[in-house]
Amino acid sequence: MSSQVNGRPTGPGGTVKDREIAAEQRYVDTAYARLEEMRADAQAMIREGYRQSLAGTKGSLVDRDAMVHQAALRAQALDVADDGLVFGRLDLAPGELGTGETRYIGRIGVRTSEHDSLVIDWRAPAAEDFYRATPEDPRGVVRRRVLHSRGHTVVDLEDDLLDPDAADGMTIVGDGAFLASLARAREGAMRDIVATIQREQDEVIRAPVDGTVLVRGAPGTGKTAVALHRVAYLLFRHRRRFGSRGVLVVGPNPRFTAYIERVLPSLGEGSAALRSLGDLVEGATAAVHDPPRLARAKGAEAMATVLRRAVADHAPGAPDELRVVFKGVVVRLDRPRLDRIRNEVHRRSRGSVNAARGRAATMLLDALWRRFTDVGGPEAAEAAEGAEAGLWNAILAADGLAALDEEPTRTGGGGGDPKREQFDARVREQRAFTDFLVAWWPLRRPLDVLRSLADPARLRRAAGRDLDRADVDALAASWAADAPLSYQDVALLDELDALLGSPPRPSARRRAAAEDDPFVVDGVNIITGEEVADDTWEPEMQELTTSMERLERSRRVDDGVVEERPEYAHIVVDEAQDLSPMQWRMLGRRGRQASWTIVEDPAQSAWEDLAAARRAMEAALGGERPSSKSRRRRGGGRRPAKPAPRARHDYELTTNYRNSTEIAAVSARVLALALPEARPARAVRTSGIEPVVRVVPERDLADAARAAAEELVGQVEGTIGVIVPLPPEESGGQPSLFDAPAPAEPGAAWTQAALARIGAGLPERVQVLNVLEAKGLEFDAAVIVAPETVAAQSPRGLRVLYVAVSRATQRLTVLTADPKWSGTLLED
Ligand SMILES: Nc1ncnc2c1ncn2[C@@H]1O[C@H](COP(=O)(O)OP(=O)(O)OP(=O)(O)O)[C@@H](O)[C@H]1O
Repeated sequence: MSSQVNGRPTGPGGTVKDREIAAEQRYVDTAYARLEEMRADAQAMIREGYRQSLAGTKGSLVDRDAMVHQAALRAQALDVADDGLVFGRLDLAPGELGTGETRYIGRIGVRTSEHDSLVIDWRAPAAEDFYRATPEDPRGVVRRRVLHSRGHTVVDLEDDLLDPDAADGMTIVGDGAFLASLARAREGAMRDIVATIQREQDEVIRAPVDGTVLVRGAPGTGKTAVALHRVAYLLFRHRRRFGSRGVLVVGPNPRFTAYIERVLPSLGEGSAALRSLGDLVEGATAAVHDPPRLARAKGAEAMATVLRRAVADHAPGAPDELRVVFKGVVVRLDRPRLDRIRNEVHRRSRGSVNAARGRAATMLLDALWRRFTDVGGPEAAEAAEGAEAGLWNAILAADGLAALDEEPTRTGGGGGDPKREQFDARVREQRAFTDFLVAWWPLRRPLDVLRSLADPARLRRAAGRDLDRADVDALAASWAADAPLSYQDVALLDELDALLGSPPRPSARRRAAAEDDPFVVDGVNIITGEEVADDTWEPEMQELTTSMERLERSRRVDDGVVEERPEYAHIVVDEAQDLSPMQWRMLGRRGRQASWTIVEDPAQSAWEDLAAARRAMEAALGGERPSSKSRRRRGGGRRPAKPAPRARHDYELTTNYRNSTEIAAVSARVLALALPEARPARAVRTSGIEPVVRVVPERDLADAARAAAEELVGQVEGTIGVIVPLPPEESGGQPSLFDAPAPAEPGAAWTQAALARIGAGLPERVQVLNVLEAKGLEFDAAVIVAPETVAAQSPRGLRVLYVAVSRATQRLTVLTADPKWSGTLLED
């Protein structure tokens, strides 16, 4: 028999619950005392590491570094556990010996000095029952207890009785603290859910480590929370594998990454890289979302082909004639010949265009030599040379000196033919040749190539039949020199980076022998663009670091993309339903050997061609090379072996922990309009507060939004989101769904200035943001402005609206200029 109590007074010592709390507090105090000792040990180890360094041998320095590093990590983990160290307790059914085991679960594992377990790390196998046991499948657990603490103090308890038959005399306390915790005020940053992870969520967190885990679920089902806890789990259980090669977490925008950035550190795992799709590429930051039509064009897989053609086109300002002089003979290559050579160099050097300058130089020399021999150059040259040499030899002989020899030839080209070698050497030395090479085959930066496509004629050449005329004009305008980079542009820069590759690296031998390098002209290597010498250059004195720094400088672009692209052992993609095929290609390059966790809700997708995105996702996850012809690995490295097909583990989360049932009902209505066949998740918390829909004249929407936010400031303690339609430059200037007249009041066009006006003077916990920025976030209260406009701004506008109405935990206010929406959102 167990006794269920809800805090009733039961005599001296307070309520039963008070006594239970006091008992747990004693245990928690013991755990904290031990934590203090462990901390002191870690600090002692750090001091010992430094002391060893005084011994001064090389070996001891290495040992010291390893020791200090380990001890510092340990100290950091112990610090994290300071808040809410112990949050769970399991009472197991008596085993054969007749006594039931008790386990305490916490943020980290704590053992006594005799190595007995005091607290089990939540990620350890022995903690799994804490999350998995249910009344239907108690897994030997009689009672599961959640401890709610503030700092070191236990303030509340909540029990689940899982096996009543085995609960002989056990006290059960609980008053819905879990549901109450879901209603807590939001502080603007996501928190970990380590104490209340639910069974279906735990299955995702502990899913098999290899292959791909694909998690689907409606808004608020904990997809983001689960993905982050999975990262902490993977780092704990497979630290060697993931700690060294790294984990990348990708979210839709920086607002979102800022929102989730505290979760992993709060779990003691600060080492994962957190990036948004707009800042995944070094040196490039997205500032805007493209309007739907542009986003569709830029994100489509066809853009890979367009960019490949763009890279193969002649560079802007490239000369269209090469003229050199050899022994008095003018040798010329015209535009058609140059175009043929350029195409041939590109054909042979896919994926490493910048590295192909050497090949370009060689092929130009070949072509020049052919031209030279075609026009009868050798005979003419020999005749001229013979006459000149004869004259000089006669003069020298008169002075008793030796006759003129052939000039010593330099290395490179020629295939052993001395005449050809002499030809190459002479031509390479000519300014006309080197200047031509640099202008004709410039070392290009991704951003330069993208901006060059602002020229519609150039873009048309690259587009072939892959883009229609209207797309070409809109794309060209979007890449004008002063236009901000968009989220889709960042993926295009990465694609271009993969196509261009890095400039060739001079080999160590070539660096050392720069003096003899035929491609070093005036102290600059014309192949790599690297400065290899100045007036005081001395090969033996050249410091390695200096040379490496120069190389680094020559590879780095000022405002473009840095050459090295990190690769990760595990990649988590949140809001994956919105990734375009080009964005998947960008991610695929970062995870060619990675395992993946993908979380998504197709019903929230703003992307139109989901099938194409799916194909691109499969290609990225399969570790396949991108399907465009840019297959060769940059820098000419060895190709990774073809990866084996990856295991796939699919999961669905079904409970909505965010919205009250009242708000969930509104979002279910929008979902029914957007995607009639989709099923909403089950909300678990009823607040008794009905959402409000107000009809307001169009020109008053901005003022009404401000007024609604002011009202909510007095009603909720935490964050408030005012969610407005896209600004004109991101919406493509689309008219309203219901053909409302153009807004007379400029504030109703949702520009940055208008947003700033709505939020001016309101407390910091009020955020005014557009619907795309609201992805993945949540607020205590949300004001949705002009749902009719949101719905009309893109072909997937209703899905975008679905995202917006599912952001609030407690209160939802909708402001519309169209009375129809009142009925649409509220009627049963
Ligand atoms: N087991 C849980 N215990 C307590 N809170 C939870 C639990 N699971 C989820 N939550 C809370 O529910 C809210 C929604 O979670 P989350 O943002 O991860 O959902 P989501 O599925 O990613 O939503 P969206 O699709 O809108 O991005 C968060 O505040 C999260 O902390």
